[in-house]
Amino acid sequence: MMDLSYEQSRPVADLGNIHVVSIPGSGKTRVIIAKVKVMLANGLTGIYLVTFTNKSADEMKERLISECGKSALEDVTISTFHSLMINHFQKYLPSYKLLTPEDKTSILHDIFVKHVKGHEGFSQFEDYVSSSNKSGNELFEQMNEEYKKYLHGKKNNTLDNIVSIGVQLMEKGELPIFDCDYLMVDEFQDTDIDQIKLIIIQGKMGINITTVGDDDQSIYGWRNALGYKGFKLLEKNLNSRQYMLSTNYRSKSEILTPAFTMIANNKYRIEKSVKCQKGLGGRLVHYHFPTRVDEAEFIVQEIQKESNINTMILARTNANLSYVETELIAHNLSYEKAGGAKYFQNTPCHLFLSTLRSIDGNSEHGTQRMLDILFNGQDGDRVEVSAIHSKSKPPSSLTPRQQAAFNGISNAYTYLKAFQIDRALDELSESLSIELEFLGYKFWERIPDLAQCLQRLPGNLTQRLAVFNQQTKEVESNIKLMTMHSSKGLESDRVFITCFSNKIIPSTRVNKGVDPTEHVEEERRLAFVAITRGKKEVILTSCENSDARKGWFGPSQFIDELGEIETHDYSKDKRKN
Ligand SMILES: Nc1ncnc2c1ncn2[C@@H]1O[C@H](COP(=O)(O)OP(=O)(O)OP(=O)(O)O)[C@@H](O)[C@H]1O
Repeated sequence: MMDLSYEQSRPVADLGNIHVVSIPGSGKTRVIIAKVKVMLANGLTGIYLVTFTNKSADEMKERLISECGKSALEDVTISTFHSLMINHFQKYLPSYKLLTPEDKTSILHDIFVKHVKGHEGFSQFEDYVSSSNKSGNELFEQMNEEYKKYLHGKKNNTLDNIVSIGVQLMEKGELPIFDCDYLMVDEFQDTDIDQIKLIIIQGKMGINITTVGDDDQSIYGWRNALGYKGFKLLEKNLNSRQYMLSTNYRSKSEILTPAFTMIANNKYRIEKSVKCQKGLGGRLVHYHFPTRVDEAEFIVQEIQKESNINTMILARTNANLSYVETELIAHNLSYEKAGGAKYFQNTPCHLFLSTLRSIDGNSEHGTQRMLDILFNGQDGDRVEVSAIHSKSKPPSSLTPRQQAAFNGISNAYTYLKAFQIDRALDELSESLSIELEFLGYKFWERIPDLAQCLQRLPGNLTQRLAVFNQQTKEVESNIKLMTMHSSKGLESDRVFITCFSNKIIPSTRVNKGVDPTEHVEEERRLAFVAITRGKKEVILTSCENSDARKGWFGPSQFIDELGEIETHDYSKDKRKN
């Protein structure tokens, strides 16, 4: 049996309806697994354990198998609300018409083809499907609207809202409640109104309910997670005993104390007492720089000083990580990127690199492909690679803009052959990005960043391109980059949080219909989640200015809310001038 503290052992031993409120790093998973183990040892069966993602369901299964053996899975079903409900429909209402994920993809593809100007066939639709950050983007919003209209028109139900339909049918008595005796819900703060209603119905009909969660870690408001409100709703509707897990086993108190000082600014939260098991000896520090480039350079220098420490680098959005990514690549340091493509992994950057590879390797294929895309190569008036090589005049069939691009590419070729790499990269980058922007490609603006990154690398073109070959492989590394959202549930000895700046966190983008105070509270919880990932060291970096569109940055307002912490202000440092 795993070691459990007294505090952890109480909810484990209580087999009634219970509601566990926890703090970060308090061993929630350990408690859940230990509880299931005790239940199985007492001969109890029919246990459903709900998690929020398939990934966490798999992790839970692994933990359970290692603690209780494979046979445990005969009595314990571990899955998401969504899959539970799909199975339930298949069992009790098999003829109910629901759209499958394949149906949805095909409908979306049709909408995409109809609405995207100058799109590049299925490859860009795949970009749409795989993009993890769709909300707020005009095209995605438009597609969503069209999709909703489609569903409404057809009166179809989709697998997306199966939980909501299931709840409605259960309420009307047209669908039985779940076939289990015990329902356990992990990450309860992430439940939305339908999922909470579902839990309440099961509870009222006699199923034993255990919920575990931390309202301070509710960061999915944009996916309708109710967080604190959900805790209150459950309390009102279900008679359950509440337990607190208030000992943190992860972080040093120099990290934990400021994090809780900051989160105490939230009005809508459950008050908690906090004990720090790891005691003193850690560090939470803030560095303020003139620009984002300085921030990135500092982070990479720190990593180079002590490269064997497990490190997470977090930011509010994937785009905020771009400077650090570029800097890591420029120093040939490999890193993992969780929950999103690497900064240069997109069609425009691939096209740029494959053109360079083709010129470097004296093959025509990559260059010809690029020319076909840029100049719309139909067999008849195709711009051939040989025309670029021989510095001929641009074909008269091209528009003036295309002719300028043709000349730029041709110059780039000449410079490369003369080993003037920097000039070649500038020429090619300009031509390609202008044309790809015109053709409506997403991420065209990353090409100049890629060119700059290549300019900073040492060696000849072959050696520089080899760095990118390495970077696009899936490598294992102790440096992990991800958004603050993706860091939930993880921990690391050292955590950098970059772009901890005003206007970035709290983000200036408030979702439609969200109250501004609630928005700041959610952003504060996000900062809280990110900071509490650190075991020994948390390093926050911010900058004074860099983005002309967004104007002045300065440190995030949350820095002051952390109380007295070590701060280094290099924002007036003139070394960059
Ligand atoms: N009783 C205990 N004694 C020693 N270490 C413990 C104990 N309980 C948990 N831990 C350790 O504390 C760390 C945090 O545990 P865990 O990740 O399960 O916390 P959590 O509550 O899920 O955190 P979070 O909500 O922040 O993701 C882990 O490294 C875990 O092994």
